[in-house]
Amino acid sequence: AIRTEQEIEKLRLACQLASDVLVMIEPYVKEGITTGELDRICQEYIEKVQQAIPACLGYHGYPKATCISLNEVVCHGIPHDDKKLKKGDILNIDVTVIKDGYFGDNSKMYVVGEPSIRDKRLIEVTQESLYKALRIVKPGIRLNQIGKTIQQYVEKEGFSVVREYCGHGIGDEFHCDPQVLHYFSDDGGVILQEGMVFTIEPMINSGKKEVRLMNDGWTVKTKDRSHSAQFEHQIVVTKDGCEIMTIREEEITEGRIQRIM
Ligand SMILES: CCc1ccsc1-c1ccc(O)c(O)c1
Ligand SMILES: [Mn+2]
Ligand SMILES: [Mn+2]
Repeated sequence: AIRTEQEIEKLRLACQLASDVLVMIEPYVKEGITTGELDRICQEYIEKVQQAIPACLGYHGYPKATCISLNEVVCHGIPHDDKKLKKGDILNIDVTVIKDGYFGDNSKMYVVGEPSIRDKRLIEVTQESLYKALRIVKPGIRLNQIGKTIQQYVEKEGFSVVREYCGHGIGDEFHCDPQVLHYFSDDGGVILQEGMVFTIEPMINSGKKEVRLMNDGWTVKTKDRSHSAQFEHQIVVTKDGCEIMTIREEEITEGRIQRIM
């Protein structure tokens, strides 16, 4: 869908809120806290402070406000009061909020204490694969250039790209066209146009690409139990590039990407 300027303004606000949650929760991500507690802190903040709605809560029956995916969990990790963080854990927190009818969807990785060398590299490569994709987005390119860019870089670095989950169009609904694959494929020739709003959210495994769905019907783990990382941004395609609507101050300061690319 091509979004109007008015819709894009509402999407900007929802995305600002979604990124604020990821910044707010960071100081709480410490050894000993449970993922259930982290989820409650996020939900309180979204509902009470932001006066917004956590989009995941009740979505297809999902029971919590956020997804918190630890170590070998690829995505859709369900927060739990028995799941205590321990030194060396790596985790993705995925937050989607609804504000004034429009969605903001983003996620990032956190580490507890010092990660292993391999996990540190996995996280770096995952974030850089998202950044490399963001740098090529502009009207007129084939949608499948995004997946090609991510897959090429990730596999050169010795990691693998999860196939089963993709980025997605987003607006006044959580998921819509286009489907944004994180690997190279025939996309039926979709060309990016100014005003398109979608997420790019690569899930990258340290070992092999295969994943398994757990019996809870939600939790997805790597088949070989290697660790997995994910970063997600929501963007709008602009006249000559893109605007990263969920960008955080920490990323601007670090300097590898800017809000307007
Ligand atoms: C838990 C929310 C959910 C349920 C089925 S798919 C899904 C989900 C989770 C994170 C996302 O970024 C997303 O686009 C969808
Ligand atoms: Mn998300
Ligand atoms: Mn998403």
